Amino acid sequence: MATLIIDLLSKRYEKQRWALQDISLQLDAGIWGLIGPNGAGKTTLLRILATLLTPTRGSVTWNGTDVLRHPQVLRHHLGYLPQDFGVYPQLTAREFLHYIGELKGLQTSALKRRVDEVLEVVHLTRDADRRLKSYSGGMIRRVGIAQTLLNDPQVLILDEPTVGLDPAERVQFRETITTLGEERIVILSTHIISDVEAMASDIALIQQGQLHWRGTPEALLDDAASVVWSATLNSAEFEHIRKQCQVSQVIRRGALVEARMIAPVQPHPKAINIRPTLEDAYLYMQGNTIENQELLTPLS
Ligand SMILES: Nc1ncnc2c1ncn2[C@@H]1O[C@H](COP(=O)(O)OP(=O)(O)OP(=O)(O)O)[C@@H](O)[C@H]1O
Repeated sequence: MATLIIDLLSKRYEKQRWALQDISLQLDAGIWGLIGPNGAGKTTLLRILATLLTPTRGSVTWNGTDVLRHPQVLRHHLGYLPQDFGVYPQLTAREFLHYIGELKGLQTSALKRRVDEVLEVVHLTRDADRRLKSYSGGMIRRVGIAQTLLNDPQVLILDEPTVGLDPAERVQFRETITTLGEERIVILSTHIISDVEAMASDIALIQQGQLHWRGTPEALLDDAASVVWSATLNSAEFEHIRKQCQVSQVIRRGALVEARMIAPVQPHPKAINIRPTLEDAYLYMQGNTIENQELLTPLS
């Protein structure tokens, strides 16, 4: 089975602080949700894995080959959807994919069939001959996925792929990615925790350039099992509680507030323990700062 091993990977941009520090991960087939706050280092990690950026230290190994020395070995098996993916609006989807396929050096004889196949995978066959300027944001994202698939990659790197999608497009996108993740390594960087919940088999939480937590979504939920609370409070009680603990959701009901809170102990006598969502668990884990390592699940 294909394996990507990241070992003690670090990146320092010129004269700046470390954007990534000693990240180690072993990735096998499945969907990896890469999560973390703005500026955590996710894009830096993805760009290194996409062989577009050289790390300051550390190594990346693809099936035993040192990727930093031989980037072309991984590039051959790589599909990358950058955060700022753009298209040529005057081209149709089919023309655009042909063009990208030619740039990727795919054989012209096989390319026509391959373009048809990837259009099918992303459900764009019917719209393939429309100009891209008439596509919605979600359709453009699907073209973005299609171009990553032209070379039948074993590693798929997707940076914020669902930004700007409407709910229906998001559902379709999730289905496409879930299918692709069955036999590939898919690395999906996102701020949208519901996407991780819907698709990811594993999670890596990056914070301040470090790997803060990693495990399955179920393990993340387990770690937050007893720290999420709900209470219906009046305004004064709510104002008090919001200074005491992290509030993950607020629903106003007339003069009352239904609050969802994250706290290691009961934050208010009215609060009852409830099951965490992945969003709660993520907020809890994020709240556990790197300086507070004893609270974290040990990294295996
Ligand atoms: N080219 C660069 N030169 C200098 N510093 C950079 C450069 N690119 C990123 N950084 C810094 O490195 C850190 C990590 O940035 P990065 O874009 O990898 O984070 P991110 O987790 O992808 O953030 P976001 O979720 O906002 O996209 C940030 O402090 C950022 O300002």
